[in-house]
Amino acid sequence: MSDESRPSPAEAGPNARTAVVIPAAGRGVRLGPGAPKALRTLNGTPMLIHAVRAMAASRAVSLVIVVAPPDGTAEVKSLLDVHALPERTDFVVVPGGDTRQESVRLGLDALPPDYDVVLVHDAARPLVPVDTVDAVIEAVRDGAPAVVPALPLADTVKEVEPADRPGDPEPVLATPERARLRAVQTPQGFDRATLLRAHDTVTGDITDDAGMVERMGERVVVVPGHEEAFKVTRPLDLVLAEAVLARRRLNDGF
Ligand SMILES: Nc1ccn([C@@H]2O[C@H](COP(=O)(O)OP(=O)(O)OP(=O)(O)O)[C@@H](O)[C@H]2O)c(=O)n1
Ligand SMILES: C[C@](O)(CO)[C@H](O)COP(=O)(O)O
Repeated sequence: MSDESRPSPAEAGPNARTAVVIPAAGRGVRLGPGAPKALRTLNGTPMLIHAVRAMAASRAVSLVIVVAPPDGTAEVKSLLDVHALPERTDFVVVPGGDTRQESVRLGLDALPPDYDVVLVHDAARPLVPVDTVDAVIEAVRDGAPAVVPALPLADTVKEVEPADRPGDPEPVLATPERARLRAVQTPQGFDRATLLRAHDTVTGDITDDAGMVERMGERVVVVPGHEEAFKVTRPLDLVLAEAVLARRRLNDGF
């Protein structure tokens, strides 16, 4: 899958073409019973469509590859057909796998050769503002092989010895220095060759794509994330997402 022969995004400069892979194949177990998470609605529109629009809002993005629930590719294709999306953007839908990592890999298998910058964005982060998307793309175009948007933590974090049974007390092992910690969001941005090499060579339980690049010993940088780029994971996150959309409607004056 790797292709080292193309110019790097920094060499390609403003001509660097950007594609986004959106893993959307998760079930959303933590959200509770219902349709696959990406197909559940926020303000009447599927979460996936919000996420697709958030990516296509960037003028730099010309291709979006949606990794759909394996039993939902036809439904995702028809959602992309019926919702208004920018004409400058192409859309491809592929079926996903059993894990996020596998789903991203299946999305990358559909990446055409003429894209230099690749973003990976969770469908479960439907409200990321376009400025955050553009900041990630710009950092990759400026030469960073891997870029993650992230925020400082509001809570103090403890490292524990995980309990065997949920709810049992857990011994605290350490309190990492909070000022050095960041909560990582998406879209994460990569130069194509780096991301493909990571998915070709790194295995194991790693929860984000930048973590795979770190595992290869390569440089990953953080740019400022955004509080509206939070991940819809549990039922309370749906309430917050609806509130953010209501605030946007109010600010837009309708
Ligand atoms: N097999 C999987 C698992 C997850 N994802 C995607 O990865 C993103 C982040 O995953 P997460 O929020 O954990 O979603 P779920 O796996 O659906 O959530 P849960 O663990 O609660 O089931 C989501 O956009 C999800 O659709 C995916 O494409 N394929
Ligand atoms: C990629 C990610 O959103 C970065 O915070 C996160 O790691 C996904 O984790 P999940 O457990 O698959 O939701």
